[in-house]
Amino acid sequence: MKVVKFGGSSLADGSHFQKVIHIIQSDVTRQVVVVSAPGKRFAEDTKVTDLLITYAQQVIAQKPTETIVQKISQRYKSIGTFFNLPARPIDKIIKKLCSLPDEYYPSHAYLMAAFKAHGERLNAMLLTSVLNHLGIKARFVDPFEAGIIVTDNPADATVMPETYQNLAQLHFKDEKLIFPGFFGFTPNGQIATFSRGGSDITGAIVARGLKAELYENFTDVDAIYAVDPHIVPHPEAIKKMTYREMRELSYAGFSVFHDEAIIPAIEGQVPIKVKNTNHPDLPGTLIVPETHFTPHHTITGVASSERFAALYLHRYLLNKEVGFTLKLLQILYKYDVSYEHMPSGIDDLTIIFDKNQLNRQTIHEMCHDIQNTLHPDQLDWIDDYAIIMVVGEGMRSKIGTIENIIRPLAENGIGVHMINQGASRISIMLGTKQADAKRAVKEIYTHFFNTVSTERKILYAD
Ligand SMILES: Nc1ncnc2c1ncn2[C@@H]1O[C@H](COP(=O)(O)OP(=O)(O)O)[C@@H](O)[C@H]1O
Ligand SMILES: N[C@@H](CC(=O)OP(=O)(O)O)C(=O)O
Repeated sequence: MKVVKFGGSSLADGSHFQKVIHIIQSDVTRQVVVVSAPGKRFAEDTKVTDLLITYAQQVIAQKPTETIVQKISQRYKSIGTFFNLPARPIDKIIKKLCSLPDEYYPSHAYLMAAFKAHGERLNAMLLTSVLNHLGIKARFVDPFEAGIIVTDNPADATVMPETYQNLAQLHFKDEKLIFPGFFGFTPNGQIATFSRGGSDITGAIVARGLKAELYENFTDVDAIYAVDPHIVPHPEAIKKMTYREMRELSYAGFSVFHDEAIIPAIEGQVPIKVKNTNHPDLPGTLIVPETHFTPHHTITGVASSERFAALYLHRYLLNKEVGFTLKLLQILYKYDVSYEHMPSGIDDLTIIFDKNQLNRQTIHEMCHDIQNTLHPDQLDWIDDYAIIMVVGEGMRSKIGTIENIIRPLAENGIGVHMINQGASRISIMLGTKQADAKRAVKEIYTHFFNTVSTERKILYAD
């Protein structure tokens, strides 16, 4: 049995729904389907999730909601019309959408989570109705019924372990199960969503819970490329990669697959295949455990992300001071802030943060606290910080990789503020100014994939 997840780009309108139905029908083992909310139909379009955020904001601000409800309804209605769906199932979806403000929510954050989640919930109901209307046996499975239990972080939940025992109880035979992605229920019964793009996570959770042989993730690109196609046009496609390569690359900017979605797949040892809904016959990219992988080249991919900021601390004899880092971490804990990386020198330390969890006031108060408690000689908050991640299982057995990464940057006048190689030795992380990040990615990619390409092309032949 396979779990198949379709992203918002694959479910944006009726004609995409038709492709999805064809994919589901073309393989009997594609029995469990996870859906996102309808995504963008064209570049300037708005995702249904974003329309729902506006709807929630207007409810919170007690502003009129007719226009936004109309806009959202229209997205679902037009898909129903495409399939000549009878009025009843569509009316049910619209009724649910309109009644969202009447439900009880313990806070505005939970209200926002529930509104956002309905993009997927209503879409899964719609797909189920369309399949039944076409004579295909399908059942909508609500995450509440399936027991997808998540932590009580309304917009950034993580799955709780009992979910897997609950999913294992789910019985199904000759029908397709249609799950909405992106959300689960807290132990108190409230809807909480994963972070944005989190339907990938639901797909992985369901694949692990139901012990799927494969988790197929359908999107709008033919494969995962060695670099974001927005940075380098027509890059090389990755045929096969490991879980940890994918985790590092999606963490650092490959938005095609959510970085947290790798974890349930690793835990359940479920291989993942990323494929294109518009070209389902192409092979896509296979993501497998390290034990099923022999690296044929040094670098698998290069990613960059500009969502970071850094705190630089300098104090002489830092290396001899017992408890410095402990006190620092206690301050971060006090402000409920996690750190991403902490490269250090003899007398200095840089702490790299994900900016999404910080606001101006927290930064100001936290830095003030650090200054007063730890008395560093120098404390600099660096807002202009980007991370470049160069990833490849093949790096471990290759000498001189760092030189090949740094040289093209030096030749093009790109300054590097930080270099960090993890203990796994499958990735090298660089810190640059945000304005340099995309250029740096392009130069590194070009160097490895074009300049050093003879080696790659020969080895890539298999
Ligand atoms: N390395 C990469 N390989 C392929 N696509 C990438 C990469 N990095 C970023 N992307 C982007 O990810 C997009 C697919 O992710 P997303 O929009 O979340 O899809 P979906 O709607 O299917 O969930 C692609 O259209 C592409 O622009
Ligand atoms: N719809 C949600 C969750 C999701 O995974 O969407 P997509 O598959 O379009 O990335 C979002 O926009 O964040």
